[in-house]
Amino acid sequence: MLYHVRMDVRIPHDLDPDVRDDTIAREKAYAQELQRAGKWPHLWRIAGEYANFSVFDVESHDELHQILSGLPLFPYMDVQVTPLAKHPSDINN
Ligand SMILES: O=C(O)CC1=CCC(=O)O1
Repeated sequence: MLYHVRMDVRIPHDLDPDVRDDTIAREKAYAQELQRAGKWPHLWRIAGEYANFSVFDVESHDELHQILSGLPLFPYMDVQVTPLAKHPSDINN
């Protein structure tokens, strides 16, 4: 199952810089592990924003929720999820 996810990162300005840097480093490691596992096939920066568009390829809503809620930056994100269905005009489907 494919999901389009928009993540807007809103780290509080008064967060300890060491905590911020450690959280961002852990986020990167977590994201790259999921990319290598094929669960996170697209990760794009939205130009000009501290936000990304991602596509996740997972088995269920529950798996997606488990992955998203495990993001180290999850407490500092607004997350919008859009489930994707096949388009009848897509020649790849
Ligand atoms: O910077 C972001 O958009 C948040 C994020 C998601 C995966 C990652 O490494 O950073």
